[in-house]
Amino acid sequence: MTLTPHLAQDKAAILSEALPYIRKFAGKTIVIKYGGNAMTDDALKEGFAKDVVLLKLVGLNPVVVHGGGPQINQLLARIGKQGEFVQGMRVTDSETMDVVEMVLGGLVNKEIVSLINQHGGKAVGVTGKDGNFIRARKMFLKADDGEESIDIGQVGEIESIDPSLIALMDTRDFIPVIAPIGVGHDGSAYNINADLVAGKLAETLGAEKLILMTNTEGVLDKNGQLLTGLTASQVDGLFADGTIHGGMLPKISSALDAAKNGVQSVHIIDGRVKHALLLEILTDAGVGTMIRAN
Ligand SMILES: Nc1ncnc2c1ncn2[C@@H]1O[C@H](COP(=O)(O)OP(=O)(O)O)[C@@H](O)[C@H]1O
Ligand SMILES: CC(=O)N[C@@H](CCC(=O)OP(=O)(O)O)C(=O)O
Repeated sequence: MTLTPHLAQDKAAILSEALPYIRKFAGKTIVIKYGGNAMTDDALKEGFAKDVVLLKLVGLNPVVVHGGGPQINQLLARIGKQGEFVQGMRVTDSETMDVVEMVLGGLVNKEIVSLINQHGGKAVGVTGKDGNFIRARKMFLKADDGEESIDIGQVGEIESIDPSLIALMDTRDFIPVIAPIGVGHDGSAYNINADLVAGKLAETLGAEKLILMTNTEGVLDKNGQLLTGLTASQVDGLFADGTIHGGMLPKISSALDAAKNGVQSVHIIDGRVKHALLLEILTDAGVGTMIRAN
């Protein structure tokens, strides 16, 4: 393709815009949550894999945590089961847990690993069972009265994350690709919301950035307008009046916790935009919603 001198200069300007960001983030850990809803299109998946490889090559340490909610629903439908959610969490009986492990630990994880590797990266896929690195215990949800607890089966909350497995991969330039499955002290598997794993992992690794990629422009207000920045007190209001609901609930909770616990910048961005990751990390263009502790 031949570019006009004007277009060529525009491209060069964009490349050069990346320089201060590359210097700022060199050697820093960036946790990227790749939501199942942002994985629908083959071209987008390929763009994501290329972006991760590029970030690694210019000296950042990307750590990928993926979801796969819609992909789990598809496999459940094939065995005649319908996915059921309470407060954004999947009700997980033992048959559903088998499907969750197959889809998250198997199909989705290995697809991302192989896409990254096809583009020159060295991705390694793990679940929290590997090296027992994500310890979990059974989660109970609070009912509206704040008193009663709701049992949603084999859903886990994170007890602890051991950062040494990820650190070890980093010493040899491997890119970790993590499925959100935790392990109990008795060896049982727990289904954990991927946003919660990404947030806690970003805190544990002392990440510079947490980026949650989803299928909306970011957090939207009641009129569907993008909120480019949100603080903890604004979030409380949006929870209370129902503007934030469903899958956005764990996402925002996790984003806020990470911001409060030392992660420098936390963003919810639109994974349907090609190269959204590069735009967010390496250019001046602000995309999505930035979450601040105060
Ligand atoms: N205020 C809000 N702004 C944007 N999205 C919202 C909001 N409240 C609820 N949502 C829902 O949250 C969804 C994103 O969460 P989720 O479906 O769990 O995605 P992912 O698979 O990326 O984690 C959006 O598609 C939207 O339906
Ligand atoms: C407990 C719980 O809800 N677990 C999620 C794990 C996958 C996930 O979080 O996927 P997305 O990021 O694509 O939504 C689930 O079973 O769907």
